[in-house]
Amino acid sequence: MESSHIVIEADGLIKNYGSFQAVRGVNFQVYQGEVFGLLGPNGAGKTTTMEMIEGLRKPDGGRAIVAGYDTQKDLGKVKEVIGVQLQSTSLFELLTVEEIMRMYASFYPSSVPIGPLLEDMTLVDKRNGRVKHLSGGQKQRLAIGLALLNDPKVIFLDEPTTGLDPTARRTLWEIILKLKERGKTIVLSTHYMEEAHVLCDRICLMDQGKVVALDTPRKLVSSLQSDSAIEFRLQDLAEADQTAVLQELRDIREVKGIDVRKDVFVLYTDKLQESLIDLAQKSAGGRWQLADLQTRTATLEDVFISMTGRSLKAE
Ligand SMILES: Nc1ncnc2c1ncn2[C@@H]1O[C@H](COP(=O)(O)OP(=O)(O)OP(=O)(O)O)[C@@H](O)[C@H]1O
Repeated sequence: MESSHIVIEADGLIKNYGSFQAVRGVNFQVYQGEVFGLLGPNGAGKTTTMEMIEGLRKPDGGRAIVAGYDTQKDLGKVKEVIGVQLQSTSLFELLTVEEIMRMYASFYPSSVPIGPLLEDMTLVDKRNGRVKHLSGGQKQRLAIGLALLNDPKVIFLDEPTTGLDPTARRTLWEIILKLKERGKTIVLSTHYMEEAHVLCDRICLMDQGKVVALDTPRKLVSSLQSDSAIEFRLQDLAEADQTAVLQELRDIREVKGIDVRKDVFVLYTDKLQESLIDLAQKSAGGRWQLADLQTRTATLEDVFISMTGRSLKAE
């Protein structure tokens, strides 16, 4: 990718909260027109990283460049080209959708027409409804609409679908993909791997303030060198027996890796059939009670576990 296509550069970003370092030297580049995902568990440092890029938080080290401007030195210029989705909880509840749009539009020297924006956000029929009567998904769409009023080149969405039901989540996904079609660059944080997989051109996996991997979803998953996972529990397995069982599992044909979380075992394999047959034969001896057996293709969650030893999901 040529440097002229780089819209955001995070260059060694560091943020300390007292003696705690929340962001520990984050580097990445975001290209024009892509949906760039920051994916990581709660507390990984996604929000802090985004806020440093948006100029809302001052880095303790490193710098962020947006559209060629340093967010510390040229914040005014940066603000002209970015749109930031505010948390919907901070919206004025008593205003109507149209009133809040007009109010936010008045903050900018120029803004896009409100009618088409309401259509894009599928909020036309809520135009005269008060914000406090909107559903969670509608509030999120309004928050995104407000971030688009100044026709920004770069849009920041911080966990836009957290807490939404599956239908509302999918409606938001469609809106985000339409924005991408129109050439917007989107930086999105999420802790939903499925969301990252569906929406993002590239994903920056973050954990404990650091970037642990950055690539397209497909390449991240193929970095596991196994395309399938066999997941199961072993019932009534004494902790002392786990080491012996692990040794036996390692001997299963074509198994490339094993993860264990509590009593859940995951075997990674390229040859599902061979591995399954061996697993079934071993369990036929009766010493193990296989439960909840399922097979699936490897996911970003598996990538995260193999890189960090921990799950993306809250424990
Ligand atoms: N103002 C603050 N003061 C002290 N610690 C903070 C502050 N803001 C965030 N932190 C801590 O910094 C770490 C990173 O937080 P951050 O919100 O950036 O993570 P995140 O990946 O966005 O997580 P989440 O998904 O929960 O929002 C967390 O451990 C958090 O508790």
